[in-house]
Amino acid sequence: MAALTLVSGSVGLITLQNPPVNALSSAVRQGIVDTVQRAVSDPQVKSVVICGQNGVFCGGADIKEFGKTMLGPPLVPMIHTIEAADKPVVAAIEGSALGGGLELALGCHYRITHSKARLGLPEVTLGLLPAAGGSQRLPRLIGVPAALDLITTGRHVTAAEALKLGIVDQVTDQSTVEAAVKFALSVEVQSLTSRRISTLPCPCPADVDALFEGVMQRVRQRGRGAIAPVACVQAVQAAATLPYAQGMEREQELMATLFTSGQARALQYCFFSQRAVSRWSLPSGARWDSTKPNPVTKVAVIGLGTMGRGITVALVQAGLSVVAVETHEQQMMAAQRAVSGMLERLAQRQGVPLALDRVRFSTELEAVADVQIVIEAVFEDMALKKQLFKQLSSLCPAETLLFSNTSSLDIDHLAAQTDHPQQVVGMHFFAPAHIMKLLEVVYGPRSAPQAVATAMELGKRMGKVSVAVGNCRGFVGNRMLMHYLEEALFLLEEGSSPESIDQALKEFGFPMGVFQMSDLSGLDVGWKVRKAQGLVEPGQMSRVRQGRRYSPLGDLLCEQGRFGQKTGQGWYLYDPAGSRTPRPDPWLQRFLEQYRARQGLVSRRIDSEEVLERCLYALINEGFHILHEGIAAGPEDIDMIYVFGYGWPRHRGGPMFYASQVGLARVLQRLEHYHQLHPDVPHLQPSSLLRQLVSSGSPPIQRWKEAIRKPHSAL
Ligand SMILES: CC/C=C/CC(=O)SCCNC(=O)CCNC(=O)[C@H](O)C(C)(C)COP(=O)(O)OP(=O)(O)OC[C@H]1O[C@@H](n2cnc3c(N)ncnc32)[C@H](O)[C@@H]1OP(=O)(O)O
Repeated sequence: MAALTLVSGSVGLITLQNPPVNALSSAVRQGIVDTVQRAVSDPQVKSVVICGQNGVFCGGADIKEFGKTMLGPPLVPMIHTIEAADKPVVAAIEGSALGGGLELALGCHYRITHSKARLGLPEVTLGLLPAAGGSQRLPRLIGVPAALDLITTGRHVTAAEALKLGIVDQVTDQSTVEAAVKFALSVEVQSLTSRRISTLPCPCPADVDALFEGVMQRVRQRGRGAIAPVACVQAVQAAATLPYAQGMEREQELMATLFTSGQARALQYCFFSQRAVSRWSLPSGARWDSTKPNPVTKVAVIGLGTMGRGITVALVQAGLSVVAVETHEQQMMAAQRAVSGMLERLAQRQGVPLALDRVRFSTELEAVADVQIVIEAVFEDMALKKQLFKQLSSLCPAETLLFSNTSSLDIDHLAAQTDHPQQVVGMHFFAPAHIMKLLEVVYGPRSAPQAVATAMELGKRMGKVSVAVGNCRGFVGNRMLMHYLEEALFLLEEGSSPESIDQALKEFGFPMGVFQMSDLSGLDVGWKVRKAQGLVEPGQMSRVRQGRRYSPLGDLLCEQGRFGQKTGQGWYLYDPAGSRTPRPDPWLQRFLEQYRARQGLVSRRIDSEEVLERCLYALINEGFHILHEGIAAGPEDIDMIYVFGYGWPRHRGGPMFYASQVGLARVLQRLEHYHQLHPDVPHLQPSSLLRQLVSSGSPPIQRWKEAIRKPHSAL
């Protein structure tokens, strides 16, 4: 769908019409081909302007059409026709010109952009490359280094940066279409020879080979096994070294491999899942589209440890006024210095004014009396939190929402301390809270829909991916993680090492392995939780606790004061204490050998396949339990929690998507196999939902919801 109208006597104005982002669906491509042909052959038309409806130029190819039979004209010849036109074609860019949208604009002879527009080639984030000539035209227009940066990262640039780079010819604050029409009138008689980007030579720096080598090394390292960034570098290399026509052939060849890859499917699934999780619903039937969030301007944060400081920064960055409370004067002063420093650095990096005046620090709990939301971030101790919620309930007006940043404690118990339990919701941030994108919004049976809606909206304002989940021990992320950690410990007992387990997980695509991650978080954190659960028996080596297999290895390390990075020793050595580089520890190797000998365990060689299967399938199996219980509304919710909060490689789509790619029957069969070998490990016993899905023919992930109960809270 595209409409052609004649404006200013001689300008053919083509408007793309496919809300909300004018994606290049088959109908839009057909519309463009038809209208361009009509404009070119109309003697009254002397120049053409292409714009998008509703303030958006074009969000690129229609991702919803990927994987379906291709209908309508393909993008490459369509863009060639525009570039080859003998009348000037001007792109009028408002809102976004992304992916195929920017490639379309690069096929035009001129580009006029609104100052608020964003441009980019984000195909790599969908497991693809800009294969409508983008990888060949952009380097010719702006040079190889800048094109490599944009194409391999997929980052969006502002209009100002696009102008500086030479992507656009003019930026306007006024009506973009009017500016483009005026511009088109001014160039109607000018030669187009130098305006067809595909005919230009590709400007290369002298050390271009070294540049490609360096970039390739970086994208391989950063990509953790992702294939699209590598193909992007190869495509730009073709632009730099081959004539345009041959470069295009290479672009198509590389795209053919990417387009049908599992990684592209995973990344596109992530694109839609990230948007789907914002459409939450509660067991009561309340939904995102029928519940209005409360207006929020002022929020209090109580407890200014690492989490509280990060939350304060995230709130200030979202433009909110914050009352930051820490009851001890000295700790409050330290927090004030730390928060100010973080805000200063962020303001400097982002080139925005410092917003220190939006935070008020206080040692008085009473300072929270006039805020709309209180976020509690005190030490993870149930008694302390209960007491605080009781105090807040009497201090704050009835309409104040009380959110807890607990990572594992029961939200319902906290709600029960207050006179208005419907106002209580969990808001589980991930450290560092001002950087990590994930927010688990935990609702209990009594949480009001409006409280949930307000927490979800607040998360959105802070730029988070917020996922609403029911209340249970560890919520979704940590509940699944527990079994992943346990399996890693069991593998150590059976003969593996922290290094080989971490290596297997890093090769899978995690930024760090399980032991490195535990050292970073602090081994004492889990120790404290296990103590509270009555699992820790100091000095004891028994490997069965509360009727199931248990590994005391973590406890034994903690008893020696080995808490991870902060103490210089954990599963690895860190020299000096606090350094981030793990080194294998000969002491640990001896300790493990002695431990196995005392336990009568015969060490065996464990390959990376077993490491991955046991750690990942244990985690995935818990994911099926969570779905079955309705704690998470769908597999997308779990997957987004893992991608945005736990470093699960995005190109593998999240644990549940990964299970669907491996094949549910295979996951079931391996879990059965391991459970037979380890009958004392209940988390290896396949979930009934997994069995049910396999027996109903392993439907695609989009249809799992049909087999799942409505979401609810388990506690
Ligand atoms: C033949 C292969 C060729 C490939 C080349 C390509 O062009 S690949 C596609 C490259 N384009 C992109 O990656 C852009 C993706 N879109 C965005 O980044 C953003 O949507 C936006 C354009 C910046 C707009 O952001 P905003 O926050 O305003 O809105 P939403 O993200 O919530 O999107 C609104 C709805 O539109 C859907 N949508 C967005 N882009 C596309 C698209 N390219 N194709 C299909 N659908 C798209 C999005 O899913 C939202 O839909 P809902 O149903 O409301 O969730």
